[in-house]
This record gives sequence, structure tokens and C-alpha cells, in this order.
Amino acid sequence: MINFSADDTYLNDIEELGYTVIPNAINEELIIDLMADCYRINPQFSLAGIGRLNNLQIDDTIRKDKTFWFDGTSQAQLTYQATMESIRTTLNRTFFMGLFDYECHYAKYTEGDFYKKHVDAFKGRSNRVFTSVLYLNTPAQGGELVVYKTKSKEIEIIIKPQAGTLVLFESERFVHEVLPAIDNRYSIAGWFRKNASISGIIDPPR
Ligand SMILES: O=C(O)CCC(=O)C(=O)O
Ligand SMILES: [Fe+2]
Repeated sequence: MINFSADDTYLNDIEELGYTVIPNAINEELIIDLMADCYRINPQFSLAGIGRLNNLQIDDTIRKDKTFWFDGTSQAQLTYQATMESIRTTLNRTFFMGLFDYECHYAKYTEGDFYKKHVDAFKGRSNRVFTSVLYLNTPAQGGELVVYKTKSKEIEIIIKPQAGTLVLFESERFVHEVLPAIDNRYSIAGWFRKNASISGIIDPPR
């Protein structure tokens, strides 16, 4: 399991580059349990929307993955959330980020599914600060994550999904896309958030 204090390479990457890629961040047993959880809830995966709550829109020209928001109904979900909780406190301690919670969903991409170029947060319009993506399986081909350089069309890095690899990046900073899947691709996408409560109403999750 990832231990930031034992190896600060990843924290240095975050500081210097705004992102990091951590292979084998999560132990194999938990990956197996999370995959089993995906199969359990398989019929409940649904076409992902764009935007939040009331203005959620389904637009399958932008993304075609199917998602399922964590509902805490399995030990695997709770264990994963506890791991993300420890990363949240580490990020806060190291970078004084004031991240106050974490939300995540499973995502399933089957053949031909993609997620076109986008950013996960827009300045001043979202409280998503840090994006996390954990890959649950290792597709033989397809479904690469392409991350672009800040304010540029050039590619910063192409990440091949590998079971156990955790990617962390600044949500506002990086345009990214998921290339069309060939083999089935399972992952957990999540967001560390700051509290952007508007006129006293605590910002709801999702
Ligand atoms: O699965 C990935 O590699 C990235 C997914 C993504 O960009 C998102 O869900 O916002
Ligand atoms: Fe994204």
C-alpha cells in the first residue's frame, strides 16, 4: 500500500509537476475485492453525466463510460476510502491544501468507450482540487489516459492502465482524455475537494 512518508518521490512529483503516477499503490487483495465489487454491482453501472446535480447532462459524444458512485455497501469500498483519507491528510499536511472530503465512482469502459479531452474542474466554478484515478485491471490494449501539458496541445504523458496504478493530478491544471477502450477497462475516478459552500449551503457531493 502506498506510503508517502517512506518515499517522497511522489510528493516531489506533485510539487514540481502537479501530477504523479504510482505503480502498485494499492495491494493486490484490495484490487481483487474492488473488482469483485464491480461485478456485484455490474447491472447498476449507468451512463455517466457531465456537470453536477441539477445540470447533469448525458452526452455520449463526450464520454461513453458507465459509472457507479460509491455507496459504502462493501468492505472494499470502505477500505479504499480509508486509503484515500490518509492521502487526503498527507496532501493537506504537505501542501496546506485544505481538502475537506473525497468523492469517487467506479468507471467501466467497454469496447469503443472513451472520454474526450476535458478538465475535471473549472477555476472558481468547482471545488475539485485533486483528481485520483486507480486502475483495477490491465487491459491488453486501448483505454490509455492522455494528459496534455498546461495551456498546450502537446502531450505531457500517456498512461497505460495497469491494475494497482494510482494517478494523482491537479484537477484545474490538466486537460486529459481517455482513448477508446478495446478491452474492458475498470477504474475508480475520484476527487479531493475543498469546501466551496455558496451562501451558507454546504456543497453537496457529486
Ligand atoms: O480513467 C481515466 O484514466 C480518467 C478518467 C477521467 O478523466 C474522469 O473520470 O474524469
Ligand atoms: Fe477527467
